[in-house]
Amino acid sequence: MNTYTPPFKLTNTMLDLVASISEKVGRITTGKNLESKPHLRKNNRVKSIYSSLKIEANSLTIGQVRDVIDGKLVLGEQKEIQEVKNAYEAYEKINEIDPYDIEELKHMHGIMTKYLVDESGCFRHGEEGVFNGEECIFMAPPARFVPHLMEELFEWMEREKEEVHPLILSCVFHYEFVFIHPFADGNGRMARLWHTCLLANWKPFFQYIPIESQIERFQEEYYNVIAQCHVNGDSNLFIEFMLCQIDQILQEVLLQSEGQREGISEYVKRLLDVMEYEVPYTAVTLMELLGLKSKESFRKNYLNPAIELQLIRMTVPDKPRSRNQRYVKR
Ligand SMILES: Nc1ncnc2c1ncn2[C@@H]1O[C@H](COP(=O)(O)OP(=O)(O)OP(=O)(O)O)[C@@H](O)[C@H]1O
Repeated sequence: MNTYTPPFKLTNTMLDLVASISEKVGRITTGKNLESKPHLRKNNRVKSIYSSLKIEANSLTIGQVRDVIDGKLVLGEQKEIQEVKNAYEAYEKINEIDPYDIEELKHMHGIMTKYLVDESGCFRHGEEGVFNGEECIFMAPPARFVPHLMEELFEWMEREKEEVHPLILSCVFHYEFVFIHPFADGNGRMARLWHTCLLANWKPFFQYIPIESQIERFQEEYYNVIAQCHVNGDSNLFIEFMLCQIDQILQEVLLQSEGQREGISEYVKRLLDVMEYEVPYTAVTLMELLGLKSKESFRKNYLNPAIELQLIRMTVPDKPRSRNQRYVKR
């Protein structure tokens, strides 16, 4: 019988973080914070895709990523546009995926790297490393070991999924996966997608939590922690790092969906409802969206209070009345 267990040990830091995350999970689940907010769900999905691709040097802006997803024409490198289309198709399938099935992992890799990678949808046949410019910072295990290593990892998950908390199990998977580096390309994107799939299998709302954005903010640390775990021979540091990021992004989502709404006027709520996150709007567009005629009342009741509460930012903050002024929901 196969009894491979990836090396890791529960620490007090991990347990504290699991408790803190669980408390936030409870608030999000009972408050139905995401269910009733399609804008927020869509925006978070765009953020996940944008960040996961940005980590791998895709240069499209968040606005361009949103446009590709919305089927609009975007001027950009064909490969980068295809990466967005592929990632969107993959993320849209999260709630259909069985994350404990190794064949589904390969299938999703086929979607994530469609038209972009020769060995799409199958494990690599060549050797792989992680490079920082010209310098090889990590050499993955030989290709001939990959199928067996991946089978062991999936068998461990299957065996332990009732015993090891999904928050811990998904972090261990993420680290072991990047260590094995099973694909010729797309390993980072797949590791982050699968982490989300494992969490969404536990609590479906995780498919709309942009953990990838949090990783992107701390990308250097993410890389450093992976490298340090190779030295340590266990994934403890990575588990602590990822739990910390998940805890922080849940806090942000809670603020977006409930905190901000407390103590703000109906005018400001209406304004926020017509705006998408991170999209720049002119005052005229916003007045049209709200069906308003009076610029004065728009500024007094809607715009200025929202800016004061830091719910909206100006693109030209030094010149509030600039002709080029745009307003962006944070
Ligand atoms: N020292 C490391 N050892 C193993 N994996 C690492 C290390 N540092 C980072 N990684 C992981 O590998 C990913 C990058 O791997 P690589 O450069 O091979 O890209 P890839 O296989 O083309 O996949 P993608 O482009 O989606 O990242 C990172 O996003 C991270 O998840």
